[in-house]
Amino acid sequence: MEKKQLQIAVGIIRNAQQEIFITQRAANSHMGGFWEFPGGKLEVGETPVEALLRELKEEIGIDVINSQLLQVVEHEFPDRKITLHFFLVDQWDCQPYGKEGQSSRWLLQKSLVAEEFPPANQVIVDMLINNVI
Ligand SMILES: Nc1nc2c([nH]c(=O)n2[C@H]2C[C@H](O)[C@@H](COP(=O)(O)OP(=O)(O)OP(=O)(O)O)O2)c(=O)[nH]1
Ligand SMILES: [Mg+2]
Repeated sequence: MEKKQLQIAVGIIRNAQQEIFITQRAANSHMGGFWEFPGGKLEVGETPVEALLRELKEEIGIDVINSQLLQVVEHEFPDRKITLHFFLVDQWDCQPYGKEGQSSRWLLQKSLVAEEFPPANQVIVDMLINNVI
């Protein structure tokens, strides 16, 4: 069978104190239990930035004002291939919260732990920890 190919848009939401807002994936989902940058799958006809705006409204209740694409990463799992579009979000309206009941927290960028995120996030989390971005 052909592998599923998924395009994902995620937001690295960073405030002026260099803290990042992260959420925990539902236990019964793909990569359940790992911490993530909020986001999700592009719908048919959507651009990555359109999906970013929609997903961040749906999942954490914010309106993105400013974002920039940082990196695009491909990752292959046994059952699927994903392309992650990582956006830095540094301006938004409303306070982010786990709108779907998911756990969430603000964490200093340098205190992120790469192993707590899915494998496709390793490079970007390392860059954040080392202040490259
Ligand atoms: N949101 C998010 N997904 C990630 C990250 N890293 C990573 O490998 N993934 C993977 C897990 C999933 O296979 C996929 C994202 O799917 P998702 O479950 O968030 O999609 P969605 O919000 O559209 O959810 P659904 O409507 O399908 O339930 O990307 C990340 O940092 N954030
Ligand atoms: Mg999601």
